[in-house]
Amino acid sequence: MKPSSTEWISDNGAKARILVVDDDQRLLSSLASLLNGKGYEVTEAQGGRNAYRMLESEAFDLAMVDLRMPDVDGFDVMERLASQQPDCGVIVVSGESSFSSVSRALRRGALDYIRKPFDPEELLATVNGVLGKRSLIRAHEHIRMRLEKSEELHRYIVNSSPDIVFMLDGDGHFCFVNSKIESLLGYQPAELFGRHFRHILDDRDIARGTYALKGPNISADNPRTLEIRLKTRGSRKANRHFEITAFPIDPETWPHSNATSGKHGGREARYYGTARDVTERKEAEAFINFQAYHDLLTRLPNRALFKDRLDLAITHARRSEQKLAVMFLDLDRFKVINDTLGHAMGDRLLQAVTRRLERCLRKGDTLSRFGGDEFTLLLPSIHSHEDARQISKKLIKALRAPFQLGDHEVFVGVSIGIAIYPEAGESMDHLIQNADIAMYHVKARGKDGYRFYSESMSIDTANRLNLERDLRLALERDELRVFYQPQVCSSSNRIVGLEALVRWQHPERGLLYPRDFLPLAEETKLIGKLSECVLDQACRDVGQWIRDGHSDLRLAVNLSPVQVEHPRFVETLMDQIQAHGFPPQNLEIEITENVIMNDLEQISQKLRELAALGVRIAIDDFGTGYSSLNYIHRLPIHTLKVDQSFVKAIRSGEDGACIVNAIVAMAHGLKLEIVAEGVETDEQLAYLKSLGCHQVQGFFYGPARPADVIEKTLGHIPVRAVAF
Ligand SMILES: Nc1nc2c(ncn2[C@@H]2O[C@@H]3COP(=O)(O)O[C@H]4[C@@H](O)[C@H](n5cnc6c(=O)[nH]c(N)nc65)O[C@@H]4COP(=O)(O)O[C@H]3[C@H]2O)c(=O)[nH]1
Repeated sequence: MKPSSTEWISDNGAKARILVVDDDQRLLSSLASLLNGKGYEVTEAQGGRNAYRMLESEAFDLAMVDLRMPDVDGFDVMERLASQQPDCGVIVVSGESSFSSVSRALRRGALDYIRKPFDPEELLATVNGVLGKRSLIRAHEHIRMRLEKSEELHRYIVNSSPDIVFMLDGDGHFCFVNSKIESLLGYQPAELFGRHFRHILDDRDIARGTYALKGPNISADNPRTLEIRLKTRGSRKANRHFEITAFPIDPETWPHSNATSGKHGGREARYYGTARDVTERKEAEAFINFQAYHDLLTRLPNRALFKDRLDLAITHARRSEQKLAVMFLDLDRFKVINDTLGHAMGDRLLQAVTRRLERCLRKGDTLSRFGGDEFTLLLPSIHSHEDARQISKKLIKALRAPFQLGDHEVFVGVSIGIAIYPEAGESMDHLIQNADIAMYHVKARGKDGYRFYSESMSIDTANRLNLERDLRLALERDELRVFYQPQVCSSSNRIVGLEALVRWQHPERGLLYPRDFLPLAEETKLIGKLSECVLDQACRDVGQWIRDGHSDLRLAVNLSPVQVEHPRFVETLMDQIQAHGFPPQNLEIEITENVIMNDLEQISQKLRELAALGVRIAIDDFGTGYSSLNYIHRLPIHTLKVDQSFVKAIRSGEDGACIVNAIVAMAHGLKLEIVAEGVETDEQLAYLKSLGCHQVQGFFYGPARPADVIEKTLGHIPVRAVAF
């Protein structure tokens, strides 16, 4: 093994191995003894050929070569040395002193030239000098290699760091960036040198990012750490999230700050930092966050996020004295579809419903899935009730078209309750609760529609419990009354029918109207019992009057959706009227269009059965629901009842009047009877007569009255002359 150069230097060449090549044995011996005497390890080679052999087996630090030798000359030996032992220094010791030989020897790599006969002192000084020089060169080479290795090691460490490592000058231009930036963001380090780091900041984070370096108190002990988005290069659109730690470079701890590499290495590095890719963590956090505040099926905000947004919107509305609307949406018929087609189809339906609803909304509105088939909608900053009304109509219309679920075409409707801030509540919970109450009223009136919350709908919980208890007692104590409102033939002024309208003679609160207790009866399922009571009483009263001679007298009764949807509806109704011996042909049941549309197949079947038994069927509030000609001519319907709102419009000459014209014309065309509701004035009556609508009902002929009062009016003509 070769001795290290440090050994040559420290030991002053003591262990250096010297090869002496000469054809003259005497000279060889004298040179060897001279050098041995100075502690060098000398190998003698007599002639060039011997020297070749020595070079095969040993390594030398220095060779002293004669030029002129008979077998192989000194130039060939030097050539062999250059190829086999390039580190070995060469001194020529020769009697040849021509210029050409000397220059040729030096060109072949000889470090010095000693002429024979040599002066021993001079020779030793030359050997020493050459070996020392060789030793220095080797030491230098060794250090250079170590530095290179160290540089390589550090470059490797910096470039294989999982983080981007960078240096910036005082203005924020890159002085250095490791190659990690290429794999993470697609930039070549070289293209960033000299560019401002703003160049790779996401536009949304430029202000925050540039401020970070300028912020106060940033120091090596107090580095600036911030999360920021960096742009990927070129077409790679998705930006990535990084956690950046940066601190100023202290010139005392690193005085070479201006010695950074690259084209712009002249810039003074003032900041050092790392950027760690935290995109995956951020995405995981975003997903967890999304999950916490969204419904994963529809991807809509969930109840928690909705409440949060509503809270903010209320604060804003309060400050700016604006209104806002909260809507509670409940899908009609969803349960039936879910139960019959399965949950997977139910899920698809909810997603499709969501898409349709979303298409009706503006950017600032919040639609949320509140649970099951319930949705809530926040409309911030509305101007009036009209805005909310328009949106509700749009939503209802949007869901009216059938949904295609695989091979199945299904229909859903939606019942919408609306609470307007501030009149329907000033707090988040009140608004949601009141929108829910309003929605219940829609359900109770046959679903698929909208209603605004009003105070009369609300009964606080304690009152509600009291009312429920009272209502149960009322049924037991027989406090329900049936009032009758005449349906009059306007050409003969004869009462042709009586609509039974329920009242509650409350022991403390006096006479209560259906709006005060019917919704509660629907919710608590007391409606069945209540309806039974009303029908019993009405059959008893009107049955008696029929038997007394008013044989054509028609009894019109309202039926709630809950009753009609009951599987044993037809049997229960028929049992009841038969129990009173009431003639079925004198009974007319009133149901709304929405009740029919809720389950067209089932309900039409029931209505056909009733019609076959002689019972008449009237569509109540006609014109406010589907008004679909499609079902009317397929069902056994006898009467259309024109809704009050259209009759009212006759007076004001609004569009409603045209609707009355259309309904009457349609009823005539389909040979249906028609009863106009809510007739209050001569003008309305005259107009309806002119259209050929002769059966009317309303305050013009009197409100609903107790049985004993009505009884006295029966048979009286003209009815109006009778004082109610
Ligand atoms: N402004 C005005 N109003 C008029 C006029 N003529 C009649 N009305 C009122 O309009 C309502 C007509 O009944 P409806 O549309 O079937 O609407 C009824 C009906 O849907 C329901 N209802 C009443 N009794 C019963 C019942 O026994 N069972 C069921 N299921 N529902 C009932 O409650 C609703 C409200 O009943 P009521 O408060 O009695 O209110 C009645 C009646 O008093 C008029 O000229 N002007």
